[in-house]
Amino acid sequence: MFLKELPDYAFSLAEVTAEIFKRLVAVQVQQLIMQLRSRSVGSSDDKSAKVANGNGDSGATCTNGVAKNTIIAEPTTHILSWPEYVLYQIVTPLFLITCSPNFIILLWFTCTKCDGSFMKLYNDHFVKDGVVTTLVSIWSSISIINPFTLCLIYGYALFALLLQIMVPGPRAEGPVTPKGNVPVYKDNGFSCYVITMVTFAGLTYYLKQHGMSPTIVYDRFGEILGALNIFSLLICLVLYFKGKYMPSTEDNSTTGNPLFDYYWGTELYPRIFGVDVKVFTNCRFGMTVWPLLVCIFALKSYELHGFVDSMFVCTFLQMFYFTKFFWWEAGYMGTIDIMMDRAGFYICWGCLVYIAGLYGSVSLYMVNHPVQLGVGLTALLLTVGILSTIVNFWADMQKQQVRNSNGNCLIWGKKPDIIRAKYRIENGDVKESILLASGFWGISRHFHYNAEWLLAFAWSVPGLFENVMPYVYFIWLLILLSHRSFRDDTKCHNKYKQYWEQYRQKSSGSKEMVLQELKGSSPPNFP
Ligand SMILES: NC(=O)C1=CN([C@@H]2O[C@H](COP(=O)(O)OP(=O)(O)OC[C@H]3O[C@@H](n4cnc5c(N)ncnc54)[C@H](OP(=O)(O)O)[C@@H]3O)[C@@H](O)[C@H]2O)C=CC1
Ligand SMILES: CC(C)=CCC[C@@H](C)[C@H]1CC[C@H]2C3=CC=C4C[C@@H](O)CC[C@]4(C)[C@H]3CC[C@]12C
Repeated sequence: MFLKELPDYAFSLAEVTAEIFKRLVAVQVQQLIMQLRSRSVGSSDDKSAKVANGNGDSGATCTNGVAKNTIIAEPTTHILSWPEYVLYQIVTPLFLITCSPNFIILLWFTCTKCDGSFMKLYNDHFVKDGVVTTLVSIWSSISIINPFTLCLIYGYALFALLLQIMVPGPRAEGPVTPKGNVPVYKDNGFSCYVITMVTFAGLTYYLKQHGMSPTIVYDRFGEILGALNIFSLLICLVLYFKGKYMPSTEDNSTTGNPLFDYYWGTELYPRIFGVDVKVFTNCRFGMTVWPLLVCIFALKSYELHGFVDSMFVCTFLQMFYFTKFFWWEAGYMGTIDIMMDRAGFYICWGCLVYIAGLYGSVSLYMVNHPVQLGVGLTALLLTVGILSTIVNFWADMQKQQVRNSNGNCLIWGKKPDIIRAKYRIENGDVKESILLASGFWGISRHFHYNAEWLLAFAWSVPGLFENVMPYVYFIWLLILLSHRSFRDDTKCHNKYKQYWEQYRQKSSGSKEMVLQELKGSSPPNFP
């Protein structure tokens, strides 16, 4: 089979999975369309033939001081066929909006009430009472709105908001939007993170002195998740109306389908009283609550069992990862979460609730499953985890460095191999982006995802193999990053056209041959 021929070093698992995924989806969608004889409007590649032929003779109509012969990737629109519309704009949003909040509550319930065993959840609850009755009884057993959850959630949100507004930081610019706006940020993520963790340590000390503990969050985590769910669903509703009637920038629109608009959002960069909503939900709330939970669960484990090295590995690696994230936070502003995902249910509810419930679930599980790994295994996992974080960070930084220096830097001690991709945005302006084709980005398109997976595995495997529960985050990451690889490839192809193909060829090398074997054809049209 084709797998035998893969060069064993030059592969990103994400890329291979995404390629398979893309081809299967493309073939199925095309077959469906043909069967149903639905209208299929304008393939984006056809429209872009002017630039996609790669002869260098297109782009003659370019504007804005760009040389006449320069090839410009033109923006294209893809109109969905109705099966695509039903799948992407009705079924998916409906499924995620209704199932995700229940999934998060079930994760917590399984961890804390079913000894971390999905089999137990299935046999003792689903089989006996049915799925719906189980869900109704879990939701009604938790007191969602009470003074504790209100004070905790609003108290923390206010604290995070004040830090976002008051802590100083250098000015940072995000990538130009399709409407030509350049979002401006205050790069204060690392300072806010350090202040939050130091405040948490001080608060823990104070509470302990007075016979209390922040581990009450663990004891009442079900209520907290329930309340977070309700508040976040309401916040998404407010954001839906804000984007529709009072947008902050021109990067807003509605589709006329309220379900999809609620799910996806109506605005790319909403600001409320000058506060960037996505920086708040993604970074100051979601990505900061996660380390707080990791520390609280580690403390709970210490209160119950004393020092446990499995919890130590899990906590240390996650804290190392958060520190890396906040150090690099300005780079996060150039990712698809910020550039493409609007402030709707997917990203905002996701960051407010899903991160706490799912991303925090590994540590939550470890509280009741202490394991003594021994010095050898502890050292091995710490080494693998730390190296993976370094590789992941290094790859992210290579991309940032080459763009910040306009290509005037060294990548692995050599002049970087770069492609200067010219593309036109919706308002007609021509922009240029640098695509790095050497360093980690020359090995494969998402080499850093391999490091992300290895790291997640290193902090999950201390839970050993008694249950699937400690691997739910890892499994989610396999799915998310494979899909993301596919999404990003589609996005970059549509944005950079032949420049992207040039980069794909450079980064693929001999692997193209293998991918051809998958279907014996050239890549399908991108949606
Ligand atoms: N734990 C988790 O849940 C997740 C973690 N992550 C981590 O977050 C980090 C960011 O990942 P992700 O958001 O997926 O984004 P990427 O780091 O993959 O960046 C994608 C963007 O970078 C630009 N780009 C793509 N190829 C090149 C190139 N060769 N040279 C220069 N720029 C390029 C494009 O943007 P442009 O339009 O500007 O050209 C593209 O959209 C990673 O470390 C990843 O592991 C990511 C997702 C989930
Ligand atoms: C089912 C549902 C609604 C899911 C929501 C998913 C989001 C919570 C995640 C989607 C992408 C995730 C992230 C992207 C990149 C990141 C950089 C990394 O260094 C830290 C983690 C993260 C911010 C991560 C966080 C969760 C998502 C936003």
